[in-house]
This record gives sequence, C-alpha cells and structure tokens, in this order.
Amino acid sequence: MTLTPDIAEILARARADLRMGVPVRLDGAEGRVLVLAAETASAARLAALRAAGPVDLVLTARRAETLKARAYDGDVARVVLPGDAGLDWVQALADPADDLGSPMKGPLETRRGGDAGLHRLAVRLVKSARILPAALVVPWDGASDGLTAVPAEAAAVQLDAAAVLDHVVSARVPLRAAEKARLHVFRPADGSEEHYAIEIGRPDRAAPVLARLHSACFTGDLLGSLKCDCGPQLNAALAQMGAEGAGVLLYLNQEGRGIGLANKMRAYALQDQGFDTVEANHRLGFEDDERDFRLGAAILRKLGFGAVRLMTNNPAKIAMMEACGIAVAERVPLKVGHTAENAAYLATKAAKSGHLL
Ligand SMILES: Nc1nc2c(ncn2[C@@H]2O[C@H](COP(=O)(O)OP(=O)(O)OP(=O)(O)O)[C@@H](O)[C@H]2O)c(=O)[nH]1
Ligand SMILES: [Zn+2]
Repeated sequence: MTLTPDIAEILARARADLRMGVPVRLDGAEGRVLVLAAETASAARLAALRAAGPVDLVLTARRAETLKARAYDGDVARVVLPGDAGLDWVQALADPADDLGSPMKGPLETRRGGDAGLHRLAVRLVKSARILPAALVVPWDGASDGLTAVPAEAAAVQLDAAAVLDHVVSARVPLRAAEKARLHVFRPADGSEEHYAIEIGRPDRAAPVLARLHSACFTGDLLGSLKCDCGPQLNAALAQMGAEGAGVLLYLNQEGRGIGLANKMRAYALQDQGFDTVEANHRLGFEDDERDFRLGAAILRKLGFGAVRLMTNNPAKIAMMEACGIAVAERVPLKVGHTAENAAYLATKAAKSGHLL
C-alpha cells in the first residue's frame, strides 16, 4: 500500500540505524544476513551477532590491501572473525588510526568462494552512511525483531541511482561579492543532506553560464584552514561571478570528497603520519574521490542551465559534467589560495588525480 516506505525510504532508515549501531537485515534471493557497522558496533551487539552464527568482517579491497588481507571478492574482502576476536580487534581492522602503532593484525583469513553479493551490499550501505566502510555480517534466518529489513536487489539498484531532488525554496541573499544573489535549496528524496545553489544576477539560460561546483569543506570554507584551497576558491568564484554580474555556484554537501567530515578528519590524522591525501583515503577503505557529480548536473538542469563555463582545475569534473549532459563550453581556471601548508596536497592532486596546476 502507498503508506508503506519505498526502497529509498527504507535505505534512509537503514543508514540511520547503522550510524547508531543498530543492525539491519538484508534480504537477498539466496538468503538473509544481519549487518552491523564495525565503527558503531557495541560489545553487546557484537556478542549477540556472534551467537547468531559465523561472523565476517567485510572490508573494502582498499582497506584489505593495507592490511595485507587477500580480497577474493573483487572490491571487497570477507575477513573471518577469529573465535577470540573482540570489539578492539574489529575496530583496529576497520580504523587505520593505529596501523603504524600496532602493525601486526594478521595473519587474516579471508573467505573465498560462495556468494558475496550481500556482503558487498552491506559495505556499500555502510559507506553511504558516511562512517568507516567496514561491516560485520552474519547469516540470519531468525525473526526480524523490529530491525529494518532491506530488500537487497532493490537496494543495489537504488544505491546506483541518481539522486532525485526537490526544489524547496529560493530567497534573495545579498552578498559582499554580489548584491544581486539568490539562494536555492534542493532536498534529495533519499533523505540525504540538502544542497544549495547561489545564483548571481539573472544569467541567460540560453548561453553557457559561469559556474562553480563547490564541494563542502567545513575546515576550508568556514575555519580558514591552510591545508586546502577551498575557502579562497569559494570566495574567488563568487567574486568573479559578482564582477561579471552573472553566475551560479553550487554548494554541494559532499564534505571530504564525499566521505563526510569525521572520515576526512581521520584522513587528516593519517596525513600527519606521513600519508598523502590519496593514500589516506585508501587506507581508510575509500576511493580517492567518492563524490557523485550527477547531483550537480541535476541541480543545473533544474535551474534551467544546459551549458557552463566551469570554474575548476579538475578535468574529472569536466568529464563528469559532459557525461551527465551538461556542455562545458570553457574551463575557467581557479588558482587561488596556494600556501606553504597546502603545497604538498595540491601537488598530490596534480600528480595522482590529474588536477591542472
Ligand atoms: N578526503 C579528503 N577530502 C579532502 C581533503 N582535503 C580537502 N578535501 C575535500 O575535497 C573537496 C574539494 O573540493 P573541490 O575544490 O570542489 O574539488 P577539486 O576536485 O579539488 O576540484 P577544483 O577545486 O574544482 O579544481 C572538499 O569536499 C573538501 O572537503 C583531504 O585531504 N581528504
Ligand atoms: Zn578544503
């Protein structure tokens, strides 16, 4: 019936459960499993999970590589939980913070063969909750006990789907950089964070608009962190739009290239141990860049823009806009905010992520 939650709503509930340390159930064609996020698991819940059957700690292949565990399942690895492993062991495998302090975690036994579909889905779901991408998984044929039950096949499709966005409200916000400015708020139907568009002037919809896709950076945008160039880029983009009298800046809530602020701070802690920005993401179990730029394209389209003069140094953003049907008529370089503190970070982005310096 129509009052029943749909798959996007079920997934939003599941994410909230996992962030709070509550298990969720995945219902696949071949069977059912219980999933508990490694980061938020309590000792009591881990014990209850163990009582249900053999528990696997599912890690991304990125994390497994750091731990020297064999990943037989492509992008994930199912690590067998040893009989004496407690919460400390689980968290040490999930969280790289102490990798250097206590490097010997192994040898780790990983499963090979059998179907890892639900395990892969479990990690994707935990990752989408923006906590550490590591999941405790156990086969389960008991009652649901009030747990959120997620139909696996529909969930996999939904996790791949582009966000559906609702325009919520627009209002005038005069800015230092441009008096004629409006802020538009967009809300994803999947319950995730809202995103904003700042429209400067009244850009011609028939011509390429000066545009910036800015990803949230709490440390750079608000605190004036010297570790990145985000704050100066944000201000310079608005200033140029103000000077030209027209433009659109999307403020996408994809903090930390899509891994969330807590994980970005974990990455910063690893950078203080000597790893670069890409290595830090990998050690945490993430890809270099977990952002979904279909979001930006969808917002531009909703505002009536089909072509942009894109302010960026990141060729991947251009390629992704083009792939999403937004024509990039021109790349407008945005080189500001270089400091001694962020020189190595920007050099890594140039060397490993193809940024144009
Ligand atoms: N994971 C991670 N994220 C970071 C780090 N430093 C900055 N960020 C995030 O990186 C993103 C930077 O976004 P952008 O400036 O839009 O992206 P960009 O890919 O560098 O491209 P352009 O600035 O357009 O050239 C923000 O979400 C920051 O929070 C880091 O060391 N690790
Ligand atoms: Zn930043």
